[in-house]
Amino acid sequence: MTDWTDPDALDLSDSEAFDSMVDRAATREKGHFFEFFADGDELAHDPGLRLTHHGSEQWMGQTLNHDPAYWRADTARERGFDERPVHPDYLLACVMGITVEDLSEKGGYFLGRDDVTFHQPVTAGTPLSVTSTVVDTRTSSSRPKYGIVTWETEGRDRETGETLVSYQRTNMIPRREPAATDGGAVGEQDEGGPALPETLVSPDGKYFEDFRRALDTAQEEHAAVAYRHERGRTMDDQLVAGLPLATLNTARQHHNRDEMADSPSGDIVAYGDVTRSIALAHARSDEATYREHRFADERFHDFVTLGDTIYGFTRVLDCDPDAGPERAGAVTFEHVAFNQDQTPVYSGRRTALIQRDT
Ligand SMILES: CC(C)(COP(=O)(O)OP(=O)(O)OC[C@H]1O[C@@H](n2cnc3c(N)ncnc32)[C@H](O)[C@@H]1OP(=O)(O)O)[C@@H](O)C(=O)NCCC(=O)NCCSC(=O)C[C@H](O)C(=O)O
Repeated sequence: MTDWTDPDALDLSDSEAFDSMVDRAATREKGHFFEFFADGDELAHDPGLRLTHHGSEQWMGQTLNHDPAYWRADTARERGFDERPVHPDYLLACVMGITVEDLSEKGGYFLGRDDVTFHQPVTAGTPLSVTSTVVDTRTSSSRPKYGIVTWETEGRDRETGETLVSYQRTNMIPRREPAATDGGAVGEQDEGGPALPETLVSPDGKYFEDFRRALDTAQEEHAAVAYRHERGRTMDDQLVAGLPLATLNTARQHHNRDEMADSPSGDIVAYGDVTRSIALAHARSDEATYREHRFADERFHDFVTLGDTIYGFTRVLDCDPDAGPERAGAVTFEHVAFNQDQTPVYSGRRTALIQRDT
């Protein structure tokens, strides 16, 4: 009888024998199907990521986020930071990245995120501690193979316990067993939506006053303040596979071409946080950002794959002169990332403090 503990018992040159062993072997699974999650469940994520300047700079460089306050100590101090912080997009991607193994590694789509709040600037060397609570689970009525789960996630400094960033995110998660659905019947359709504005106004500059003047002009002319950004960034391996892995994001969609070959995209797709950060970088390059504050109603409309190019479009929704420190005012934007075919892939509302022209 063969001793199967003998290292030489399996002849790897016999490909038929090896095929048969692999086909019959049970798979040690990673991640969780939809059925695992129940409302109110709490999960602690523990991969042990520590934020670094190297990680932040790699993220910023690749996504075109070139704000000097996150690169240089003198500019950081001029902008009111005690110490040079890590970039908020990197922080957010890291906090979400280390939740993926427990929440979304099984695959499925990252649909959106809401109530993203940056509680304080965060410096390199901060070790993260991240927890999530399941706040909603429901069957997808249009896709029987998936359920829809919403989690509330909080990223803290592991040493001090202080909250750094918090948000709610929603994903489609594969079901172990497909469900009976109502077929995704939809209610009354909105006929056409509001008429588009005849005039689109663009701010003359990058300061708070420029956005405010543009909004005042637009209101007088029944126009909208909306403009596109010139830069584009084509998705390469570094962006699609490299950046998510650097944040310990284990979602197969970003790095396993074999698994993704049979998916609707036919290939690996970009991490939503990378796509978003590129569009935000395009927008930030046309403004004098002071601080990031919060994001709401973020949605991922379509997938982005290798070779796609990400552009940005911005609409200005509101200006609040009283919301910031003396040298900045709050501007609320709607940012849209779109690809080379002008298909929107991401949209979100962002409130940021923008420097005054003084
Ligand atoms: C995901 C899509 C293929 C869906 O397309 P479509 O079916 O046309 O869209 P619907 O609008 O009908 O949505 C389907 C159901 O999902 C619900 N939904 C949609 N958005 C939200 C939201 N923000 N919050 C809650 N629920 C939402 C709808 O109500 C529908 O429900 P039901 O009718 O009951 O079925 C398409 O949107 C798509 O391709 N999107 C892009 C996805 C993507 O590429 N995301 C980023 C990359 S993946 C990633 O980053 C993974 C990440 O690492 C991770 O681990 O999360």
